[in-house]
Amino acid sequence: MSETPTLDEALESAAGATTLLVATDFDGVLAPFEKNPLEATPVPGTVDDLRALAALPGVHVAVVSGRDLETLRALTGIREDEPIVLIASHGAESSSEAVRSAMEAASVTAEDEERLAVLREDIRILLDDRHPQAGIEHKAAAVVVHTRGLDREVADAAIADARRVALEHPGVKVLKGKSVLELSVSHADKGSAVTAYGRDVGATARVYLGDDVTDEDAFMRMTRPEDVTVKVGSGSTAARHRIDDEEAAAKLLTQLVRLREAHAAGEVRGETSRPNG
Ligand SMILES: O=P(O)(O)OC[C@H]1O[C@H](O[C@H]2O[C@H](CO)[C@@H](O)[C@H](O)[C@H]2O)[C@H](O)[C@@H](O)[C@@H]1O
Repeated sequence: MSETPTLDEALESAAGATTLLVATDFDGVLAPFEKNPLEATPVPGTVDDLRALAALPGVHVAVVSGRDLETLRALTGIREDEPIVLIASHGAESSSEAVRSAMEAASVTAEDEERLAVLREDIRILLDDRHPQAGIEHKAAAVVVHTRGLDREVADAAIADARRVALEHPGVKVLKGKSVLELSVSHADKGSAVTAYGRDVGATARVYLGDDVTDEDAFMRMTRPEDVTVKVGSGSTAARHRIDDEEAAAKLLTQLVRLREAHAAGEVRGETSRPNG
C-alpha cells in the first residue's frame, strides 16, 4: 500500500478490522436534498446496506444527523429493535445509552427549553413579517430557517435577519448548513457523540461519511491511521477522502458490505485476517 492510501485501499484495510464502526450522516449523504425536509428519502438500498453491515460480526453502525431522533427514525425507517444506533440533534439525542451518557453535559436543560420557546416565537414573527417565502422547521433542541429554492437575495436576507435575531438570544448556537440556518440551544457535536459510540464498542477502525460543516467535527476527531473519513460533495474539509454525491455514497456502502463479507468468509475458511485490528 502507498503512504497515502486511496479510498479503495483504505476501505479494504478498514473492512478487515477486528471491530469496525461505520457511521454516516443522513441529509446529503444517505438522502438527496429536497425542498421539504420531511420528503427527504434515502437512496434505495442504502438502509438495507446499513442493515447488512450491522448483521456482520464485529461491525457497528450509526446514522449521525442534525435531525431530531423521532424524525430521523421516521425518515430512515430504522426501527428501535434493529442493531443500528441513531445519533440525532448533532449528538444531543441518541438511541445509544452510552452516547447519551457521554453527552450528558451537553444535554438540553429546562432553562434551554425556555430560551428555545422564546427564540421560536421571535423567528416565527420575523419570517411572517419579513420573509414569508422562507421555511421553518422545529426540532427538539433547535429552530431551523430553510431557504432552499429561493432566489439568492431573498435567501441571504432571511439568513442574515435570522442571525441578527439569534444574537439577541444569549446561549443560542448558530449553525450555517446547506440552505439552512439552524439556531440551537444544544451544545452537542457530532464528533464527540460518534467517537463516544466508537469507544463504547471498542472500534479499531472507523468509517465516517458526511457532507456538511457539522460533519467536520467528526472528521477532525477521526485521525487514527485506520480511520476512513469521506466528504460527500464539494467544499473544504478535514476528511481524508472525497466522493461526488449520494449515489457514490450508496455505492461505497455496498462496497463495504462486500469487503467485510469477504473478510468474514475468509475467517470462516481459516485464512489469516489483516493485521490492522
Ligand atoms: O446532519 P444531517 O443529517 O445532514 O442534517 C442536516 C440538516 O438536514 C436537513 O436540511 C437539509 O436537508 C433538507 C431536506 O433535503 C433540505 O431542505 C435543506 O436545505 C438541507 O440543509 C434538516 O432539515 C435540518 O434540520 C438538518 O439539520
